[in-house]
Amino acid sequence: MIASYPQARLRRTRATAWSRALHREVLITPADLIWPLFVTEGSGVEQPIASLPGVSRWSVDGIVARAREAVDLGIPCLALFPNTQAERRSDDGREALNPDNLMCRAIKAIRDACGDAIGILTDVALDPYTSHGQDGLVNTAGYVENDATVDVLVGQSLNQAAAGADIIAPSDMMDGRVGAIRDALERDGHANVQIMSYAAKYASAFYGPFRDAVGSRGLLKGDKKTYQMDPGNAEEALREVELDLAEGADSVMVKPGLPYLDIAVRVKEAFGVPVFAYQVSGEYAMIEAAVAAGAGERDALVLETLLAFKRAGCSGVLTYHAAHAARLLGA
Ligand SMILES: NCC(=O)CCC(=O)O
Ligand SMILES: [Mg+2]
Repeated sequence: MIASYPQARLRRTRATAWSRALHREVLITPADLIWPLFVTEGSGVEQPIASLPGVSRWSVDGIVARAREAVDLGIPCLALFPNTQAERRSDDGREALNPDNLMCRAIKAIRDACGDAIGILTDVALDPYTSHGQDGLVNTAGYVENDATVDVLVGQSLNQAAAGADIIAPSDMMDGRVGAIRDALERDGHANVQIMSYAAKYASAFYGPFRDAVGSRGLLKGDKKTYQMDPGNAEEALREVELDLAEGADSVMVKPGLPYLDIAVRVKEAFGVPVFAYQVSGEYAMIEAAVAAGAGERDALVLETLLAFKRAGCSGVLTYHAAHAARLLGA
């Protein structure tokens, strides 16, 4: 028998703060956060990103300072993205393979400064390196070629792993890249380098500020709909996840975050593997715009959205609010 009113009063356990704390089903902690950071050339450089208020690109020394800050805040992992100089961008994105590129220098500098106190996740896709802003190699018809792109992504992954990356995170949505990268990592002596695949990445309108941050917004011709997923599809996301797991992904990501929370829930329920969500740049910008308009209070909005990811079953969240949230949670 399930009691009903008046025996059952669900408001009873909500009546006091201690009781609400006692009955809370999930928690968000700094250990649930991955902090995405944008790297730029130079030294002592901080470049604020207008469409991402409160977020800057940092030169490598500044990235190291952010890494130390993250360690102090209890944030376990950083995600790095390069703002590649225009003259180093090309049709084939070959700068991604340069062992001395901005990413590799940032990885090594963080490792030198912080040792194993923090994880370094590196994004694998060619959009920060191509002159056309697409994630892969474009043929004469303008189509992003799958298998030729995978070959380059394997080289990019090995380059990042050699520099010291802990988690390779392919965000390109080419078919078969997880298996190809896993094989190459095993052969190259990187058995313990993880793969977090952007398994269900949607062709979303929420990525605009990120493209400003890595400098690809003005370059991108067309869209990414031939490789990123259609926002109407959920069953297909489960197939994407199934394939990436079969190919050796250690964890999977759903991206964007809040608009695709149903996908995170379904992936978690179907596979029971570590699922991460990326609260993307447009989501961050929406919160900041709401705060600027007086429509909401930043701290409460940030913590509520992050808690929602945990409630949905996510192991963690990539969020540009990571440091701010960790400060709130540590207080
Ligand atoms: N591969 C990483 C992203 O595309 C991030 C998108 C965003 O933050 O909008
Ligand atoms: Mg896939």
